[in-house]
Amino acid sequence: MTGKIMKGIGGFYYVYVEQQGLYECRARGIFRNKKMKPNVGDVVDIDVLSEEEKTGNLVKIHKRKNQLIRPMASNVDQALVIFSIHEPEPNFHLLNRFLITMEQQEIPVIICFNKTDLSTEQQQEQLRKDYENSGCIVVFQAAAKGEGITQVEELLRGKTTIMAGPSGVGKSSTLNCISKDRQMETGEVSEKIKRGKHTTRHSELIYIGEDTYLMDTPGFSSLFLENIEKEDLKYYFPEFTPYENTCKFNGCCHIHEPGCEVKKALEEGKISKMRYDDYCMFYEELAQQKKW
Ligand SMILES: Nc1nc2c(ncn2[C@@H]2O[C@H](COP(=O)(O)OP(=O)(O)OP(=O)(O)O)[C@@H](O)[C@H]2O)c(=O)[nH]1
Ligand SMILES: [Zn+2]
Repeated sequence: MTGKIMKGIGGFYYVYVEQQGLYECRARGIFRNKKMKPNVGDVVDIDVLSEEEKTGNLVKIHKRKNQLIRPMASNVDQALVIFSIHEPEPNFHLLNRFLITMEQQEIPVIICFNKTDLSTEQQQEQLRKDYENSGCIVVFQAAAKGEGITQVEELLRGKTTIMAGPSGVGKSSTLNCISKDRQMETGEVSEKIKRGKHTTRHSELIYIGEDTYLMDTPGFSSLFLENIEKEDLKYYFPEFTPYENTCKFNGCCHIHEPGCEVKKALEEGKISKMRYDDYCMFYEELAQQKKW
């Protein structure tokens, strides 16, 4: 049978097989010899040992589409990052850092601004404008009221998505909305839907529906930029791309150079000042890193 590794704890891997359920599996010695460590998100073949006890052995790991380091996961199609518009106020530095780390790993991002009920139309318009050319899909919702959830569900369908976001923004509320209709059918899997409130959470996939999985990722507070040369930072801001080859100087970093088209676009309001300011801040941060 073929399934997906939902979580790994203490040498056991929990493999979900659609229509069949969750199997507790051990990895056979061959993986250890090959130095291949099974990952959450891996598509695997299992041999069932006992159908009553739902136990089995991992016998094969299918070729990975990708392998994320932060968080540790395989075959991730996209990221859903949730921020609330209010309570707590969005930390844009954190969001912009997150977008860079995802861009580095070539993971498309959906930005979901939650708690629209606490915000005005203008605030939403500003957020939409700030991120319209960031390369991300931007959606708005009020999870507590179930508003805007269907668009999120549609974006998740058929994909494996990692979910991230600071504390208190509404991740659990979103998850509850999304999985509400399905708790009946998925039976034991619905048990897994309850998010742990413990500090040491393991990365774990949740089955949402056919071919649709969501990973609730622990840890978000510190997003240290690494493995980026300051000269390359501009490539992580897709809104700069249209101007990339039009600046006066080759290799323009869009900060102090004269004849910079990015700065011109900024002045004309075509690039978000908030995003640009963070670009400058991160650039300086990377420049300082190099000196140590
Ligand atoms: N006004 C309003 N409140 C919301 C909305 N969604 C969630 N909340 C509230 O925000 C608080 C935090 O929501 P959670 O879903 O627990 O947030 P979380 O991101 O899972 O938080 P952590 O578990 O700390 O990571 C709760 O009191 C929710 O009721 C919303 O759309 N509008
Ligand atoms: Zn420039």
